[in-house]
Amino acid sequence: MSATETPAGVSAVAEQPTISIRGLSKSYDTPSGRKQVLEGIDLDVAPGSFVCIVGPSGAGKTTLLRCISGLMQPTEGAVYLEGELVDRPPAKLAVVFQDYSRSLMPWLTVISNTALPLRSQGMPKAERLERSRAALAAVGLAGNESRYPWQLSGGMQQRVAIARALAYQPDALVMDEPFASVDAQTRAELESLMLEVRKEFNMTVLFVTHDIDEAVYLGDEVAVLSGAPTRVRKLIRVDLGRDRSHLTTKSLPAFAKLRAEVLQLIQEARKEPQA
Ligand SMILES: Nc1ncnc2c1ncn2[C@@H]1O[C@H](COP(=O)(O)OP(=O)(O)OP(=O)(O)O)[C@@H](O)[C@H]1O
Repeated sequence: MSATETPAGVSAVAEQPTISIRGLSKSYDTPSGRKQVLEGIDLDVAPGSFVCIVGPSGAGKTTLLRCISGLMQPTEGAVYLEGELVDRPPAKLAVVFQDYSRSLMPWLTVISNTALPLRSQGMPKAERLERSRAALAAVGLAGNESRYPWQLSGGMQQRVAIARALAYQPDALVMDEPFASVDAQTRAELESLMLEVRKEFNMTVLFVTHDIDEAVYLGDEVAVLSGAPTRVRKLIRVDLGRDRSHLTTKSLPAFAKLRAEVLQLIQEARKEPQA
């Protein structure tokens, strides 16, 4: 198995990308002047692909995700979802955040939390319950429908957040360090779950993580960010196939090689002079 690379954040894909980021720059006005955080980011996420973003701490990953999900406007450049300009949170994009405890409504049962976005869409009750039950079963939570989030472990709560996104059937799923606050064993389980549901639902996923192993294990491509002002330093193709498992995939020499490459790029980025 060999890893091939593309020099910028743009894949050599003929079809229209699900998410397309073009020349995206973002600066903040601070008391000490204008602070340039992102500079000329180009990145494509092809339909059905899983792209992970890694970068040094404070590189601007959260800022980038806010721009992608329409929660913030870039200073320059644009984001397109299936060819349409993102200038507000798009209905066909779902976001799963790190902090599951704040993303679930404690007064709603698991199934009501899962069905909430469908309810807001005006979907008939029978259909939204059916979709939500199927999504909960896909994340291994069948039988937990009438429990409340506070009765579940952290890992189970994050599964509910994933089920809610699956039930919604978005065109793209954006995940912001979703497994950062669960223990290592649960994290490994959730990573495997993501690979399963991604296959089953043919999801297009953009996944931000601090964890290099996680990025290489999950991604079809890993976009490595530079230090601030942040650009896509390199987009690395991960040719490890779609059937992956923690034991076998992480033992492959190709995995170790990719991991070392990403680590080296991040270490170099940390040493770059900061703006
Ligand atoms: N509203 C804001 N006003 C001014 N500066 C901001 C604002 N939001 C973020 N920043 C600055 O922009 C830079 C990037 O922040 P951001 O949170 O996007 O990075 P990150 O890569 O997600 O960070 P981390 O690795 O800690 O998760 C930081 O230096 C931060 O202080």
